[in-house]
Amino acid sequence: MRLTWFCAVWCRRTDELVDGPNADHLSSPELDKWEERLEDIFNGCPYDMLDAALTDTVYKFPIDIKPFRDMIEGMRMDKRKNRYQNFQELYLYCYYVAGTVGLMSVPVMGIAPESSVSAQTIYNSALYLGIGNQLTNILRDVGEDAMRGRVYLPQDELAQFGLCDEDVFSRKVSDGWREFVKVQIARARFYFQQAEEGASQLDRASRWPVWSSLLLYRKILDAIEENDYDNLTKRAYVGRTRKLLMLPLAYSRAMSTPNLAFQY
Ligand SMILES: Nc1ncnc2c1ncn2[C@@H]1O[C@H](COP(=O)(O)OP(=O)(O)OP(=O)(O)O)[C@@H](O)[C@H]1O
Ligand SMILES: CC(C)=CCC/C(C)=C/CC/C(C)=C/CC/C(C)=C/COP(=O)(O)OP(=O)(O)O
Ligand SMILES: [Mn+2]
Repeated sequence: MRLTWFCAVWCRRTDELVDGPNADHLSSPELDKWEERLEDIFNGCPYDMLDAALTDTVYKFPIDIKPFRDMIEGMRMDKRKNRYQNFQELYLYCYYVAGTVGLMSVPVMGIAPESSVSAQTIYNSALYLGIGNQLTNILRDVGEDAMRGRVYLPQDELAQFGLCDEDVFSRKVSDGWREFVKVQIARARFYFQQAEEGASQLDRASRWPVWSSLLLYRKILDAIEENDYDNLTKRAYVGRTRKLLMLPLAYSRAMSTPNLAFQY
């Protein structure tokens, strides 16, 4: 797992370009420079120690540069776009900024030799874990993102529940808001459920951390429900004790002999 850490560090540094203290001053030439630095990493000419660690990982595992490029495209999208007309647009954003993390991780985590499921199916599961995480992250951070004038919720679905941006900014938790959030939570859970199928196809050593992250992050959705769907004034949070209590369950899910050939 240490080796996926170097991918995660690169992702965190990339995320910080848009999320971090200097985000407002970030220009597209800087993102272009970050992409050139990425190419240097893959060409064996890293810029600094952290880049060198990723170069080492890239040379050890069959990692493709495309998910990394796509994450940078996600940062460009996040800079120019702060509204999403429908789920199709939001899905593309989630793919760019989080689905890519899953795709980067699989070659390093490895697929169980005994798995008889196609690699494509496993990569799709990895992508769906990223999508589920990002959809959860968006639902957890609705209030925080609104403070920055950003609404990562499908506008057409808000309208179906009689809602609009003003309801988000006014932080009014109406019955319509609760029904809207229930639909969003159900969809996020759908993607986590898709990810479960692939989590047990990974190398044995990778399954527990992935199952832990899957179960723990999905718990944030339960926390939003426990807050009576008030993610406008409250930040859903999974406490340390609950996270710790999930670890043995994650272990048992990871070690249970998976059905390595999906029943179609
Ligand atoms: N429950 C969780 N399970 C797995 N990963 C998590 C979880 N919560 C956060 N993370 C990961 O940790 C990193 C930081 O997340 P975040 O800023 O939400 O921290 P937090 O601990 O959840 O919340 P807080 O800022 O209130 O401490 C992110 O990469 C996120 O994916
Ligand atoms: C399931 C299979 C086969 C493999 C696992 C594939 C993996 C490891 C997927 C990981 C996906 C992942 C953790 C994506 C990160 C998504 C995410 C929401 C990060 C959020 O980071 P924060 O910094 O908390 O978000 P903010 O930017 O909102 O602060
Ligand atoms: Mn962030």
